[in-house]
Amino acid sequence: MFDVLPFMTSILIIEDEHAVASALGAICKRLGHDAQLCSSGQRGLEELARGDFALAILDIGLPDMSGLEVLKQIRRRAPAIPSLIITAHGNLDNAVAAKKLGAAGYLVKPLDLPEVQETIRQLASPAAVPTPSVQASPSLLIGAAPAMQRCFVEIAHACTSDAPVLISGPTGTGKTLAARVIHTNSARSEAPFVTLHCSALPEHLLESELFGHEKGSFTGALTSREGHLERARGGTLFLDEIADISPAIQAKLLRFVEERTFTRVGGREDLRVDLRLVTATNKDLREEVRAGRFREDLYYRLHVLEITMPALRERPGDIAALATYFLGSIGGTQPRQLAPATLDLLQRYTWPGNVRELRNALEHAIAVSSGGVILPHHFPRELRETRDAAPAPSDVLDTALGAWLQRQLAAGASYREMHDALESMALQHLLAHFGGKPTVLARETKMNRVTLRKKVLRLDRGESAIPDGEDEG
Ligand SMILES: Nc1ncnc2c1ncn2[C@@H]1O[C@H](COP(=O)(O)OP(=O)(O)OP(=O)(O)O)[C@@H](O)[C@H]1O
Repeated sequence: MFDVLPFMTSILIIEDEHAVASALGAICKRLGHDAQLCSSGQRGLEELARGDFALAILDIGLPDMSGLEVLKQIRRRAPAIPSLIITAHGNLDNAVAAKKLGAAGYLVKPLDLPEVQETIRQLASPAAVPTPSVQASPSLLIGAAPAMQRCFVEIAHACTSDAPVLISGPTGTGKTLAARVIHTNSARSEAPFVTLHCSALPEHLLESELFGHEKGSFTGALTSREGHLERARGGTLFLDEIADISPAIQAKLLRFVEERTFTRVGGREDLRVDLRLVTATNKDLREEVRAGRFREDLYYRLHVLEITMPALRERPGDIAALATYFLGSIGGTQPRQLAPATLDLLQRYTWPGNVRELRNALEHAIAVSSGGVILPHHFPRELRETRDAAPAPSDVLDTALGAWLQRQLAAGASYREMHDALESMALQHLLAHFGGKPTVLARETKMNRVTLRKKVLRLDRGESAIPDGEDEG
């Protein structure tokens, strides 16, 4: 184990991508720190044993071992050193595992340099305290789109906290699943996870389901029944459709959130319960507060942590992975796959019922198909013929590009500037696609490595991809 020296200014950077490592090094220097660059996990751990560092920055995709394994070692050997994880694979498992292993920060490539600089500045200050480590466990929330990666980071925060969480998002986007993931990865995972759908019951029933009830019978005996609050004792109570609870129940719930006490319906005694509250809504709860339908004080108590699940149409890139996952999990033993035309159909549809609708549609397709390949006609007619169908991706790109060019022209941009800006955007997408690895990108797209390296360096510095007058080699 190492002690933290009071004036450590060295930062350990474990990253095999030279361009990313040197951009990080430049940021560290700008902030007044020395940077020690290592291109493998093993080298990084050796360097850790030699020096005193204010911060360790590490990539998950290292050539010799997973950055998560390196993080584990750093936390064991030098727990006082905060670690900042950088990854091109921003999935939920990585985010939760990093957080649970005690990472102090987690950033997804392509990196937003001002955000990187601010994060390093905060973590490398002597006040930064690494979070404690607990065991990670896997989850089944599928998604790799940027909108989902943001959720994964929010979910990871919620797993390591005990504060109330409000999960919002349209129906079928995985709010209940996210609540379950938070519970199973939290310190309360051994205690019950209890769910109550607040919109499914009339007010008087909801009140007694939530708070329990006590009744005197005609013989004078008292019958009592525990509500969901008591059944969730020690664990997590998940209240779905929270926007739909009446003002009277809102008042009672507020008292419980503030004082941890409540009375059963018909009861007189104050009861106390320790639990964590996770709530969900597919309405805009802030709007409900503005409209006077939801108490503002309760709203602030419930959304200490907030997670927003994106609609499926905002992440069409995740449809193939979700469909493959559902075909595997609901398709029985027969291996099944989507025909290219089917994937095209699924990606063009707008999915008002989100992931739930996708899952149901695949269930239908599996039931009516006989072979191993799922074809477009295996889906319900409404889905194939709907006016909801989105335009083809190429049409969307064409329209967006036309509008973008109009704005550039209005701003007086030169052809070169427009070309460079477009190339920067394309490179950022391609880099993300190839795991943030320029070498792989160069190989797969048959691009000169030196030219690409120059372009990526410029990207990292926030400049346009190609300098004036310089052409591809
Ligand atoms: N990212 C995901 N990966 C895998 N399965 C998912 C994902 N999101 C949702 N699902 C599945 O889709 C279905 C609907 O999800 P869930 O019930 O969590 O949605 P919800 O947002 O709570 O819906 P509602 O608002 O109607 O209560 C479930 O079968 C769930 O397992």
